[in-house]
Amino acid sequence: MSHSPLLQLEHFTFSFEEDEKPVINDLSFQINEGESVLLMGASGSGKSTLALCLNGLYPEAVEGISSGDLYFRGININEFKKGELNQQIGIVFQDPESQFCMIKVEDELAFTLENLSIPRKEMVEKIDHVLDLIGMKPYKQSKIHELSGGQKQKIALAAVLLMEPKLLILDEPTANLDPVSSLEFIELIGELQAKSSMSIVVIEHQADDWVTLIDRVLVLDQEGQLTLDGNPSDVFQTHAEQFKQEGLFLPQDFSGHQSPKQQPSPIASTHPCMTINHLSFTRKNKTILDELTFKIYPGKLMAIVGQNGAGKSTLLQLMARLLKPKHGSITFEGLPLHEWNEPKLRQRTGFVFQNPEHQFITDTVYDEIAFGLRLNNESEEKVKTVVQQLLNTFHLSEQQWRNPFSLSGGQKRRLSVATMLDETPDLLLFDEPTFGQDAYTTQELMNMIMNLKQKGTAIVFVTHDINLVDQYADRVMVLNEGKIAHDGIPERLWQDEDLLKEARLRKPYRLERNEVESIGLIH
Ligand SMILES: Nc1ncnc2c1ncn2[C@@H]1O[C@H](COP(=O)(O)OP(=O)(O)OP(=O)(O)O)[C@@H](O)[C@H]1O
Ligand SMILES: Nc1ncnc2c1ncn2[C@@H]1O[C@H](COP(=O)(O)OP(=O)(O)OP(=O)(O)O)[C@@H](O)[C@H]1O
Repeated sequence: MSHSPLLQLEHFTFSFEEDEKPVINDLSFQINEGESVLLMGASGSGKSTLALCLNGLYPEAVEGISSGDLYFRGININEFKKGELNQQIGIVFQDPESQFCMIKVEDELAFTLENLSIPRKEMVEKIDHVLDLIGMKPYKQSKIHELSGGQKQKIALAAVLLMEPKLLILDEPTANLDPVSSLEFIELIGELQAKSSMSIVVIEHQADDWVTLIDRVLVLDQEGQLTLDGNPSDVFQTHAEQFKQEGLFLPQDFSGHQSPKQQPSPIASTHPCMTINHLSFTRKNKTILDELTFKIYPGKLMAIVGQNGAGKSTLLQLMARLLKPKHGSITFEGLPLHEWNEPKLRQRTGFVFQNPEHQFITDTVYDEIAFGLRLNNESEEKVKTVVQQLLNTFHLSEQQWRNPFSLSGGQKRRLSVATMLDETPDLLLFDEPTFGQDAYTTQELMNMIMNLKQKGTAIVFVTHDINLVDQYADRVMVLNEGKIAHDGIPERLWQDEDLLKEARLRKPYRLERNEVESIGLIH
């Protein structure tokens, strides 16, 4: 790694509005050529905003206000032509969907190369190479909107890699990837960096798997100021207390203690609230779900896991009646799901989408939470009380009059969950409930969910976070090749090495760590 600066910030400050407090606050630091930097900070601390400032999209794209200076290879970024800098500094966004312009995978990648004026002949080769690199070659002709969340994330990375950037910014790049793909992704970034001397900035809440690849950790505080800057052992060991006080996940190699595990409660002690019988679903003659039969019980938490594209979101959408089964039946509280009257069903069930934006229907955070209550004809007084309570719990009070689409990734996720919690429903379905949260907000979210569980709500969540499953689930279902490959307590799944491998899962960290220790890799 050379020590010549690639990017340099001098008292850089940014705000969205003239009279608002800055989101990025007086930052002075540099990123060197070839350096790998982990950027951390609580949800809403300004990480994504900083990323967009670094590649020159902000302040212009949002008419924000900035002061101080930002240099790329010694040249002030104001001197670059529009669009010039974002070829050198590529970002893979938190929400990959926002990044696409074309319908098909191949066209999307060709579009990137056209913008770089690459001759047509070379395009095919470059596209094949990059798809191979990320294991997505079979999807070259696929339509992007028909890909699963994790598959979209990989295409977003491919498009940025084609630009061969000098700095690659990855904004929570693995949150949508299954546990094995996530590890492979990190290895891939490591290999690419070794070959190209590209610098990397990774924004990530749970950094465990990145630690070995990272030279340096930067931590932003709630005021958007740089509060820690050092090598990983300096930040995670010497300053562990301060780091934790910011509400952040300390990588488990440094934390030394294991998360307390909730005892799974026995299943089938009561009547099921939902019964799924021989459920099948196909898309364009492709079987996605094949003859699934299972039951959901009140007051229990079931996690659904499986590799990218396994059909987890599809199953959840069927259970929420957003899709119609091709074969088989779903019964909710004794009545076939399709016979339920819509308002009643929405009152008694809640569904949180994988992408929170798919859920937003009003112009303010306040109205978004109030929407369900108003639909139930609650008085404005009651609406106000409940909304204020939820705003407080989810740390969204400051943002209550903002447009939901302008929130940070983590704030959007919290809002999408809050809108489902205005009452105590019988069944809650979550697609990645804790996606994009820091340690503190993850804990708060899970406390809310466990509270509802205690009151008897049946909880079903889809997740790639194995540690979350280990810690909270009474039961875990593995979807693999359209079938239920496991349905039982998490502990039993962790013992099934063959299935873990086949379904691209990993063991929770506490077990992986024990194994590494027992063969003497950690001292
Ligand atoms: N377009 C916008 N207008 C006004 N405020 C905004 C806008 N975009 C983001 N913000 C606010 O700026 C702050 C920083 O947001 P940012 O997305 O940078 O946070 P983050 O650290 O990436 O958070 P997370 O971990 O939740 O993704 C948040 O409080 C957010 O609500
Ligand atoms: N609208 C659609 N049209 C056609 N195929 C689709 C559509 N949506 C998803 N698929 C395909 O259905 C399969 C299952 O997708 P689903 O989103 O349910 O997977 P998943 O297990 O939730 O994946 P991930 O973990 O990546 O989010 C995938 O192969 C995907 O490509």
